[in-house]
Amino acid sequence: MLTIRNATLADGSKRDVRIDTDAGRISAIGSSLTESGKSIDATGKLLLPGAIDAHVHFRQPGFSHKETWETGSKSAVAGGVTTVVDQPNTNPPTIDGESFDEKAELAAKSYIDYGINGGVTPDWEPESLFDRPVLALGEVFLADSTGKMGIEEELFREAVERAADDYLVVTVHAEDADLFDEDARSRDGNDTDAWSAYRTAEAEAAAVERACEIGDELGARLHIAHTSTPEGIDAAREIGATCEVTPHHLFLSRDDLDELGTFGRMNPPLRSEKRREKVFARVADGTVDMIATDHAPHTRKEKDANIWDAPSGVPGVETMLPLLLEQARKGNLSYDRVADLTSRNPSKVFGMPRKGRIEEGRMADLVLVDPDETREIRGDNLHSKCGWTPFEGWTGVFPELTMVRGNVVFENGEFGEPVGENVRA
Ligand SMILES: NC(=O)N[C@@H](CC(=O)O)C(=O)O
Ligand SMILES: [Zn+2]
Ligand SMILES: [Zn+2]
Repeated sequence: MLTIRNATLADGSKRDVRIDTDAGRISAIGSSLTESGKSIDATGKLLLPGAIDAHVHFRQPGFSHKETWETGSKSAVAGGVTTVVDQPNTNPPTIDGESFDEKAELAAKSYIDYGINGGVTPDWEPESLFDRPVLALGEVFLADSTGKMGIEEELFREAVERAADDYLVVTVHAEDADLFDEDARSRDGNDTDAWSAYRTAEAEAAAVERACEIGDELGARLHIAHTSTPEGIDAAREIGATCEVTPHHLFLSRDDLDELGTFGRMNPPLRSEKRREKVFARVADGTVDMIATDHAPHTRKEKDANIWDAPSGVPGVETMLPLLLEQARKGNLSYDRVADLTSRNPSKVFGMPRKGRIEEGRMADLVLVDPDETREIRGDNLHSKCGWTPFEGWTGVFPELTMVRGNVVFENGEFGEPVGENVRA
């Protein structure tokens, strides 16, 4: 037994939270619970449900020079993330039973819990893939991104139908390459805004609409990955699909590209400041279901190329919750909204009913922070293998302690044991 005493919860209430460390669960919540076992005095501290990041690329197998399950999950837990969902564009891509098993073996080294998604290419094998403990289908790429897994509409339809048969959510990378601005391709390689000009906002909105129509027609549950425009968000929500926004689309815009250079290239790309503000408003008012990072590390050396040759993607799993807590500290978002966006909603959408909330009986996935203690974000101090961040110099509120099913996996800069488990296995 471990009791966290007098903690402030996301709704502002002050509670004692008792953890049955053997069972890994929250066993009681109350005021002044009687003494029993160890206790932590959390007076003045904020206790949040561990964050669930529904979109990461931990790069193994195939790209362990960018990230590994060990480095990625350490980065996650140091940022208050206790569960991640890994995407299929690894090498081999996670598209059949064999490739799933290969990834599952590597993922067993994770410090935190995880789900493993299955992907779709013309060679995928749904029978063997769905025979494994897959969390969801996706991200299914409607346009090429890192890994060149873009597929045609006909195969997308087949995949959505197959997923619906197994009641699996389908996470979609929604961009329509036919609507990219080919004229922008002639822009100079040093013009860092060119990527945003090329992969247009219209290309996202149109693809979201089309994907949602197909999902609706086939009776599938669609989740739109990394929506970067207000139009994309509205199109998804209108038809009842869920959606996520990344921290970079929430906080960064085309105005930052002068400074970021190719380190600000990702898919979908950064948008205008005007669109960013509208995205922020939809996150703050609850239209957007969740924040997910699309943590997509590449080495500095790989990123240090011209805008047409640099790989797409930025890291983010360690800075998501700290950046959101800083917004809450400043009064731009409530702590309750942050908990919705990072824990409660992803647990609901991706079917993890024992995670995502501080409630009796739920898993003791918990994050303890001092809500007034801020720290400057520096790539050097983060734990991802890539060693950089698009949020260099920003301010964050970082966890003091992160617990996964009652195990202290991170405390004051030190790591515990890698206790990660597949949430579906
Ligand atoms: N978002 C990105 O720009 N890159 C992602 C792939 C993806 O999510 O599309 C990656 O794996 O590098
Ligand atoms: Zn994507
Ligand atoms: Zn992604």
